[in-house]
Amino acid sequence: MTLDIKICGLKSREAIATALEEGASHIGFIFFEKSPRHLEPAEAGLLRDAASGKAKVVAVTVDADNAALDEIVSVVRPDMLQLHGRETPERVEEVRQRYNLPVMKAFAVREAGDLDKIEPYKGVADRFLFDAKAPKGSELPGGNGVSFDWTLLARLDESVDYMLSGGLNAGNIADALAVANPAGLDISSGVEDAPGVKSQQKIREFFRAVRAAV
Ligand SMILES: O=C(O)c1ccccc1N[C@@H]1O[C@H](COP(=O)(O)O)[C@@H](O)[C@H]1O
Repeated sequence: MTLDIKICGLKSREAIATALEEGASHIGFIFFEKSPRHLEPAEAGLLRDAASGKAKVVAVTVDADNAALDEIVSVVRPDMLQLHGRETPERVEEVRQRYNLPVMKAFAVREAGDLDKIEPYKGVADRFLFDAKAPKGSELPGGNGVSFDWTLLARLDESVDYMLSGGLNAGNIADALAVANPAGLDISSGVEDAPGVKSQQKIREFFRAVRAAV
């Protein structure tokens, strides 16, 4: 089984190097000012070259307008855009066409009906990302370290290509993979010592746990 693994919210060369050494298929940069993982496009542009030819670079945005995306795409040269806000199917299509890049659309899941929301995005988004709903009071739509009930994913059609995220860590990934069948995993706070501070040790432990589970 080949499982994509995206380490998200990277901000340092050291953490990127560890993720790549361990075999990350994707690395994610966050462009959302309220996040402790936020980077300016110029900062991410300097970091992204480490991944060239090794992993796909994903730019994570939240309801970003064209001006913001224009800058991110030209400076960071991402391989994929992750839309983690309330983007409509029409907006997803517009973004795909404008930048000629694959788009991963994030959905917040708490109950079965939340998965029905992907219907109008089928054939529009290149990949789906299922994350937990943000806890009350959080200003972040993702990166909250909160899981959802993975058994809900059993109702998905097998053809749905998705990454699983939300509160994943070395301690729970075996359980997650026992009930869900994602094409990829996406993790941020589960490999951190503090919000926005990646732990090289936790990154290694996460990959070790995934390898043991698949
Ligand atoms: O990580 C953030 O700060 C963030 C901010 C805005 C949108 C998305 C964000 N992160 C995404 O959340 C999940 C990972 O969450 P977790 O910390 O592992 O629970 C992942 O999809 C990130 O891209």
